[in-house]
Amino acid sequence: MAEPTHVHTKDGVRCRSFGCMKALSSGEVNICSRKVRPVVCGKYGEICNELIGDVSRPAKIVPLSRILKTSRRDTLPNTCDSKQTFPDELKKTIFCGSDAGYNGFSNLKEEKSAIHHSSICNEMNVDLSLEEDEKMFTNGFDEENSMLEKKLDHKSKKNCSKLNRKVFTKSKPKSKEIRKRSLCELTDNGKKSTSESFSLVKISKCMPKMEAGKVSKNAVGSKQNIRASSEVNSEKLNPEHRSLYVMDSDAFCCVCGGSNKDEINCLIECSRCFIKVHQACYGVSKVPKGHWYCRPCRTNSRDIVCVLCGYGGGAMTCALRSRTIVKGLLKAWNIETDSRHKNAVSSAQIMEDDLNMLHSSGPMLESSMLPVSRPVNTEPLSTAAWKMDFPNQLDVLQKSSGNANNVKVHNSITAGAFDSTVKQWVHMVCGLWTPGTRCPNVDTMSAFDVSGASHPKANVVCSICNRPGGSCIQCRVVNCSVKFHPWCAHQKGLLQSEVEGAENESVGFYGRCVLHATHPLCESGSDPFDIEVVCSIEKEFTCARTEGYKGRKRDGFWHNLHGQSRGKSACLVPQEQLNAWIHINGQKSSTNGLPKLTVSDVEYDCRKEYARYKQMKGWKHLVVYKSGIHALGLYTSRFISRGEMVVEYVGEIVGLRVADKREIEYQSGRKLQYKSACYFFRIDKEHIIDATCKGGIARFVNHSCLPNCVAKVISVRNEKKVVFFAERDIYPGEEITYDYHFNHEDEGKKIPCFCNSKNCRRYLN
Ligand SMILES: C[S@@+](CC[C@H](N)C(=O)[O-])C[C@H]1O[C@@H](n2cnc3c(N)ncnc32)[C@H](O)[C@@H]1O
Repeated sequence: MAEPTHVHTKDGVRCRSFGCMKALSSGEVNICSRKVRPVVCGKYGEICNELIGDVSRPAKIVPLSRILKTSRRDTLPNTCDSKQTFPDELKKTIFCGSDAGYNGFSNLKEEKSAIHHSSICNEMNVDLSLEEDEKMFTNGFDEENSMLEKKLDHKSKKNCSKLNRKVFTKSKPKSKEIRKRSLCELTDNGKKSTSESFSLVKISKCMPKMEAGKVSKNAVGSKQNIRASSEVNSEKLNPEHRSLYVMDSDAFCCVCGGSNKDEINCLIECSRCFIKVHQACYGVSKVPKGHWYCRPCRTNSRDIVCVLCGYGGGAMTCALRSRTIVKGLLKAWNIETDSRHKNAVSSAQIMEDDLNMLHSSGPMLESSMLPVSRPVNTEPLSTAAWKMDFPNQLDVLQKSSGNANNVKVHNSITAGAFDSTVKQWVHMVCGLWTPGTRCPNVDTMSAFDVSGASHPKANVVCSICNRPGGSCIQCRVVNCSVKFHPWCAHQKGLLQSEVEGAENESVGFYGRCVLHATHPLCESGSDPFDIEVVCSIEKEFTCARTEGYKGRKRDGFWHNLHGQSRGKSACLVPQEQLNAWIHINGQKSSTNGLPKLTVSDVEYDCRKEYARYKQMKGWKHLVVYKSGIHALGLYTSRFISRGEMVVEYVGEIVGLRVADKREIEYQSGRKLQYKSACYFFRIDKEHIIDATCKGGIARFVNHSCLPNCVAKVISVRNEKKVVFFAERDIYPGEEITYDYHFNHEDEGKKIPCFCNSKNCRRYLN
């Protein structure tokens, strides 16, 4: 299992290396010290940075309903002077929301008139959104935001007067709010919270398919009401139109992950890339007759990736003011954007070639069959997966080429680096869940202003995809600073949105890290230690060094009352002693361990154990006590499940030379303890943890040829840590042991082993 190493000091003092351990799994837990919640707060759908005001304030997007309440008080004038009627901050949303006027009349009950007015409302909305999108796409993105805002202002007034005209000429107050598009509805405001995470299965079902959307009127397994509403819908639709609506009860929205459908918030499917979204989640007030296309498909956009995470696929909308964020992302990926000036022509050619290569790598849809060309999210799995791995690809290619001009990856971000007119895109999910983004029009949701999003930092690594760059959010659990891309969390079903506030007036967007999603109980615990980034488990061997025990006198050591441990659960500690430990540690039951982990859990991610250990103060039940093996040993006073992290080996981290020097000092010094035992643990080729003078309790862990623990090295914010995990269940009163894996020595001083296990190798070396 281990590859032993051997260290010699200059003056001949033997330093044996032992304890070579191999990492069991890879992956990472990204835990950072900053306690910033992934919250969104602000007014009328403006998603503000959490740094504004009170950081602990809950996430807040004031939804349309609240704005509409304001409009109830204020929106009956014949004129449409927003400045007079509404606070500046509210006017856009109020007037852009074509239902604003209707909500001034929300008390009457005629269903018929409501439906009638809904269609008026929808017509206007669709006019607005289509017109708005079209204009926006024809404009460059430099002044996109201000242009958009101006347009919105202008249109607001236009629509408002249109609206008012219609409302007043028809004089039919509406019985219910016909709103399809507010963020509020993403979470079914007023009905229930959707704080549950959406499962991976569900989310993956939302991923684009190359098959046409299913129309199954009699879908089995869905809730009755869903089926009923689907049927109502399908009945109203002509066959062609019907294909836009997703009747499949197993279909889920790409944005919220929900499968619920109702008359005013249908689940619709892009006729080209087949993504499915709720109307409310994508800002579609009215589904056009015939085919419906998502924004990238409508605008012929190819190879698009999200400016906030760098990944393609899913439901996307326009990204406004994305220059800085894109720059940050490219920087994190080591792409020199300036190099474009040097060789723009050849770069464009290379990219064109790459594009061709890319498209030829998978079956393309017949262009004649499609009204628009194919975006990234319609690509076959292999290509899409290749793109998902984009940062890595870039990395590799960057390293091999060392020049951005040779980058063999084409997407909207790299293309944007060469050509500022290239449109940039953002996942709806990233736009909603990333703090600091802003949705200028929460009704159409046609764009997100991403200029306020936290800038991608090269040193921040997503704990899920392991990639640097991209805007990450932080686990919502207090004291947990694990970071991840919202998109990656979405794929794993780790995102939540919740209706909040006394009157359900706001929506919070959150995410939980894998650990807290699977162990919600950990939420209550607080971590006194500042857990930082557990980047990855090093796949290198590690070893501790020791001179070995010289005294080897068993006299004076306490011996096992029931015989030496044979690697089983023999208790070496008298019951009274054990009781005392349990009493001191305040444990009611000595078998009160953490919930048992399955083998797959253990293998799945042992890094999360580190975070859990820290959070649960896993060291509290460990006791230093006289050992039957050597001098003092480390014992547990409670049951430890297989796979649990037991203890961390803490000490001073020193270089090889210092370690060698110290070793000589310890050997020639006066302290018998330092002479007879070595407290070095080698982390890698250059570094050693010296726990001789300063160290934690793990320094007392003795060697056994049949150990109950295994040591591993993990990296915490680029700092390597040595941690011991239980290899099997460990019972209260058992000594904690691991295999030192000393180098075997035929000659020289052999160190007898006193572990007494049945398979004892008799010597440590
Ligand atoms: C890190 S210390 C372990 C704690 C030590 N028992 C103490 O009281 O400080 C490592 C030293 O313990 C001794 N040791 C550990 N396991 C042993 C074993 N199975 N047989 C003999 N000596 C052992 C060796 O001398 C080794 O250098």
